[in-house]
Amino acid sequence: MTGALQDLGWSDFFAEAAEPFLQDESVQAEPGRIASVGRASYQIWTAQGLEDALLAGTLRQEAPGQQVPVIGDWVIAQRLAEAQALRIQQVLPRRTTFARAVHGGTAEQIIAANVDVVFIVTTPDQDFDLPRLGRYVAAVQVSGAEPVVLLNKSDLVQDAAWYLEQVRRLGPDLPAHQISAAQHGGLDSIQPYFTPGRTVALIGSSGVGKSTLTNRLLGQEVAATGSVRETDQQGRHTTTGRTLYRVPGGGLLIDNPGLRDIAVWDADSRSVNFEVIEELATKCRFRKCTHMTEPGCAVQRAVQKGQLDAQVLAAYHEAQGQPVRRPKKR
Ligand SMILES: Nc1nc2c(ncn2[C@@H]2O[C@H](COP(=O)(O)OP(=O)(O)OP(=O)(O)O)[C@@H](O)[C@H]2O)c(=O)[nH]1
Ligand SMILES: [Zn+2]
Repeated sequence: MTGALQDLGWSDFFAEAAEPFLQDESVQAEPGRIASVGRASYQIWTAQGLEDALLAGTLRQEAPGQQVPVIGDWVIAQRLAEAQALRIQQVLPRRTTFARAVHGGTAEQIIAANVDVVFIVTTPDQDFDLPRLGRYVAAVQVSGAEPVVLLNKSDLVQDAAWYLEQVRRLGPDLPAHQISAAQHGGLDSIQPYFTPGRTVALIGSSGVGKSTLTNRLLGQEVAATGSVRETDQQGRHTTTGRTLYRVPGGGLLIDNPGLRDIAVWDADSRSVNFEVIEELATKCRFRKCTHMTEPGCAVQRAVQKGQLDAQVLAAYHEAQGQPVRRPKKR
């Protein structure tokens, strides 16, 4: 396939998967990569550039073996002769998937696909939380991508090196870099991650500087003005933001609203544990049990048996606005 596609991340892996769909030459089908996901329309990068695309009816419902495309996906699209658009027919197998648990952990929602490297962005202030960083690193590893920690706003402190040392305690081989997106500091240290065809995604809490970094890497202000107004078939306005960017000099960058705010899903994953508490609570003696000191409390029993972490229960009480009874040390 063409070099243009390779620069977008195309490889033998996708070429092989695409072959059966590209054989019939009477159908004008070609590969493309999802750059933005709107309510009614998509944008895809093809060998021709960035183009509008629609979803084939068969893809609109999630059925077994039929996947709805997400940011970063490679798809097979058919060029419609009359319409000025491509129709997405098929989602190709994913090399990596970034998913979050939904419905209390009973299902997963794929947010991004085919990401190679994830920059976990944090700052040397109240955002800096080593256990949480550890969870993010683990989540990235599960996705199949390579985690890299970026300490942004390093201009704010004298001892940025101390923070990097802490991060390295999470794993001696975990790459960590100090940067200052606002002041263009340390950007050379992350440039090597952007090679042709390689896809980097950004995650981190709100305010750590992901938009600022995106703008720096792209050499233009895209993140603030990244959304475009569109009209769907019903004449409603939908906002779609392109979130898979080509980085000048090579590589691709994903800065996607669903992916970027990992702090939100981190909170969700705790509500998964709360669901366990609610499940246990159905076996408490009293229907209005607060799981503090009541006799016959199934939740307290689970803690005593070591089936439920006392810290999780404490967090639950905190979330309920109840006085927190921190677990006693024995
Ligand atoms: N001192 C300092 N401030 C920075 C740096 N990078 C970003 N900021 C500032 O931090 C604030 C938040 O930056 P954003 O880029 O909007 O952060 P974000 O992660 O995109 O935030 P959300 O859009 O809420 O997810 C802005 O006021 C930036 O100017 C930096 O390297 N140093
Ligand atoms: Zn109880």
